[in-house]
Amino acid sequence: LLPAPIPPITLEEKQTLTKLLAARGATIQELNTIRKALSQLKGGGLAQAAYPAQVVSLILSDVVGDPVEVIASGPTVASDHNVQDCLHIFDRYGLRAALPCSVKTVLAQADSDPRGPHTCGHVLNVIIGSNILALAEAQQQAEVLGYRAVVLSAAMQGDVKSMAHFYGLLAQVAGAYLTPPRAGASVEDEQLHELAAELQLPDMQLKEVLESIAGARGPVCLLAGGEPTVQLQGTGKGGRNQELALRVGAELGRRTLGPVDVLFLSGGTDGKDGPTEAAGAWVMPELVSQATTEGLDVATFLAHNDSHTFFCHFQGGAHLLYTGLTGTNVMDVHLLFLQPR
Ligand SMILES: Nc1ncnc2c1ncn2[C@@H]1O[C@H](COP(=O)(O)OP(=O)(O)OP(=O)(O)O)[C@@H](O)[C@H]1O
Ligand SMILES: O=C(O)[C@H](O)CO
Repeated sequence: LLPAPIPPITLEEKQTLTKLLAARGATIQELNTIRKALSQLKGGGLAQAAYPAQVVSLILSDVVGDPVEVIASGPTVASDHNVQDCLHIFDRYGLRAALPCSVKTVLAQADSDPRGPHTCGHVLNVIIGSNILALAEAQQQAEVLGYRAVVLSAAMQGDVKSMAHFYGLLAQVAGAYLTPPRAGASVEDEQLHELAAELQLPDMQLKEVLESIAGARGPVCLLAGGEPTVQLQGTGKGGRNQELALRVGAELGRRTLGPVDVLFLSGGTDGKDGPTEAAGAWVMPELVSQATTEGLDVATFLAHNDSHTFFCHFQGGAHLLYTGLTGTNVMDVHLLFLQPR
């Protein structure tokens, strides 16, 4: 929404490069390192343009960890990246050879820019909205509805396949904690901790969370938030949240969940998941078997990144979450509901 490519880079060139990086699974940190290097306003450029006026920047964070220099590519935050960082990113995603001459020109100039990075001493950056706030509000609503609600993390990130595997495992382990007698730590417990480490989930106290729900007799809601990455292979229609939900549905169908009803929902807080009108979707363990009776093969839809098409067909679209555009964007919210039978 704030494009100002450094001439001679055109907006189309910048858009093409960004789309190529996103489709190849670049993280938002990598994407915005590139955007900053190619922009007059990002990476502190907007604050520079306002100098010497005092600047107060009110920020809605849609990046894990709320790093102000990455959010919207930090228009009011001095950039701490250099040309080498950009070249490494282009090499990592095989794009160096395809760079337009205009991008090479701008990067070469940046290296020798006598001005150095923008100064932002005249700026106050304030985060006024974040995933943590959204999860806290959702937790409060869940408690009002009678759930034991526990927030796991606002830092869910990594590949969507690994994240779906984590939630499938979490449902199995949490379900076992809800339906005693528990015979101590299980193999799944260890797998869960290994996967949490693999997803680099810094603020998740899994052991404490699981023990806190062990005594629950009623329904439980585990909340988490963040943003998985999807490496697009197919040409289907979908979004991070719908793909995560469909993959979790497949995982739940493969697991022994015991006498517990399970439901998983993933939704984008901006109300729009990928290029679709849905905000996300919700699934239950029976999804794959029910889809099969409708002649829908989940694995095929996933192979084509076609989660939206799947959910449009499955049970007449009843599992799609529509909220309309919310006017904010603090990443995605993941809800795992468990109800002992
Ligand atoms: N067919 C698809 N299946 C799964 N994920 C997809 C598909 N098409 C796009 N995506 C993912 O959707 C994301 C882009 O959608 P969206 O605009 O909702 O993201 P966003 O992070 O909310 O963007 P912004 O924060 O700029 O609004 C990308 O991460 C992309 O990998
Ligand atoms: O706009 C962007 O750069 C992403 O949404 C991260 O803030």
